[in-house]
Amino acid sequence: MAPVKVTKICCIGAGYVGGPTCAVIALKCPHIQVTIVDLNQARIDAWNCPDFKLPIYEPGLVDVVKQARGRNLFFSTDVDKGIQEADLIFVSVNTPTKKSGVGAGFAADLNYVESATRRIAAVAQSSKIVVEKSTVPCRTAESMRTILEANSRPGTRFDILSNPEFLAEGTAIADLFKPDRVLIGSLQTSEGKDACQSLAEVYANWVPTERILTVGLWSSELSKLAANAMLAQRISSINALSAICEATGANIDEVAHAIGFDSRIGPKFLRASVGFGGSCFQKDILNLVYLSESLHLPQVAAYWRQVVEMNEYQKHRFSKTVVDTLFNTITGKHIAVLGFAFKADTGDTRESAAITLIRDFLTERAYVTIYDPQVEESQIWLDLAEAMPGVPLENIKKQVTIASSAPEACKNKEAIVIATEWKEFREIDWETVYTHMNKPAFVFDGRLLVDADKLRKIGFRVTTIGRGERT
Ligand SMILES: NC(=O)c1ccc[n+]([C@@H]2O[C@H](COP(=O)([O-])OP(=O)(O)OC[C@H]3O[C@@H](n4cnc5c(N)ncnc54)[C@H](O)[C@@H]3O)[C@@H](O)[C@H]2O)c1
Ligand SMILES: O=c1ccn([C@@H]2O[C@H](COP(=O)(O)OP(=O)(O)O[C@H]3O[C@H](CO)[C@@H](O)[C@H](O)[C@H]3O)[C@@H](O)[C@H]2O)c(=O)[nH]1
Repeated sequence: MAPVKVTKICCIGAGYVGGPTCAVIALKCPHIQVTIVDLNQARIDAWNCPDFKLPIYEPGLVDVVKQARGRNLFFSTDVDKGIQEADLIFVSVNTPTKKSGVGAGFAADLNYVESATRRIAAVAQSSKIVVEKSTVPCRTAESMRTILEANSRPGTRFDILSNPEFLAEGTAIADLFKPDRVLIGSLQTSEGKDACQSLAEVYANWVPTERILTVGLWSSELSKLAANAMLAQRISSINALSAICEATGANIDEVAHAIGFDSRIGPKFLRASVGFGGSCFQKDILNLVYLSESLHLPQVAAYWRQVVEMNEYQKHRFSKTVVDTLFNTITGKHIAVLGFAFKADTGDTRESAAITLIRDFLTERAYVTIYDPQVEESQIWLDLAEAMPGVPLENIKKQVTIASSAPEACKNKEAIVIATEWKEFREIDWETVYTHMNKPAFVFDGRLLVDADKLRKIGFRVTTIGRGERT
């Protein structure tokens, strides 16, 4: 049998991964029809929105959708039709951390992957290549295969591939246009290798072949968890060092610069911060911890768990610095928090460090004003309500205000906390902001974003993560 030439792709899940990934495939492969399906009608309506108010904010995404939508890119809630028409199906559904049952708090909730797989098994009338795009525990493809094979019709077959996604939010389109690598895992049978080649040919329309890596299924699944664990570990390492810098007078920027010059370490991903956030790092490390424990490897589990614990420590350490610096109490004080998204250039707030900081401030009975250029007001209320279970939203709203610009957020406040590294915060007119603040006026830079010396000259008292000096 020769590899199938893919002409119709269906992607199940129109989220942060399915949407941008398959929109780029449609753009780069005009000869392939790409249909992205989702059960969430509101999300699909937003993807189909005539004025391109898409459900996610991602630089460059609107341009891609503008070029391909209606040509060979379609968004629909008709999941069954999408499955039936396609010869290759991406499963790109969410895999959050389990909230209850066995493995709660650690293991991935595979309910959505299983439902999507069962739907494929129930409605497919011809052979399909099924691609695991979601991040999943090692050997999930085996469960998918068991479900699919138990339900296949005579004369049809399912081949399962693992093709984890490595895009980062905020740079998704650039990452998809020029990926460091595309990883495809398959069974090492001739059918598995053929399926792998079919998918590799799709990517080869724009990705150089030497960047398309083909490996075994389990290696592919584990490589995704491993990549995220090692990236997050770098951040926890630099954040752990930032605590030493603050205690000794060393400067974390200088330390990162110095160690990053070692070509074995490299300069990227060494930016100390108020803690990593996002939907992936914590979830995927906890997943690895769970996997290690299930495999009776407690020392390995403890090693990776510490990366998450260090991140929690960093967030609370920063909140405590704010309280300590504001004369050991923030009760009744007014604090502006600039940034709510988990990083710049995204409207995504999942696991954002800002949420932890604000919860800490509210628990200390401070008043908080939040400004973020991309996060919807309704999302902020949802996140705060979820972060403070048992506290009615009306009570949270008595302590929290949402502002429509950074200068407005900072007016008449005692302190400014920079929680997300939005470029516009660097360009704030700090002189004017200073004149409208209560004195002494404090800035806490959790993102190494502002020029602390310049702000001090204006009159601010500045505390920067990973720097010993304060005034
Ligand atoms: N967000 C990222 O930057 C990123 C990057 C790489 C990998 N990942 C992984 O990709 C996967 C998806 O992440 P995401 O951020 O896109 O999630 P998301 O929550 O934004 O999107 C998932 C979508 O799947 C839909 N869905 C769930 N079950 C369905 C079903 N049975 N049929 C049809 N639609 C269904 C949901 O309605 C939702 O819109 C996760 O496993 C995640 O770990 C995410
Ligand atoms: O030097 C750094 C780099 C990042 N961060 C923080 O780390 C978090 C994650 O950032 P980033 O990795 O850029 O964004 P994600 O969209 O979460 O992307 C990660 O998670 C995705 C989902 O699995 C993977 O596909 C990507 O490769 C991986 O980078 C954010 O809060 C950043 O602010 C730092 O604090 N310091």
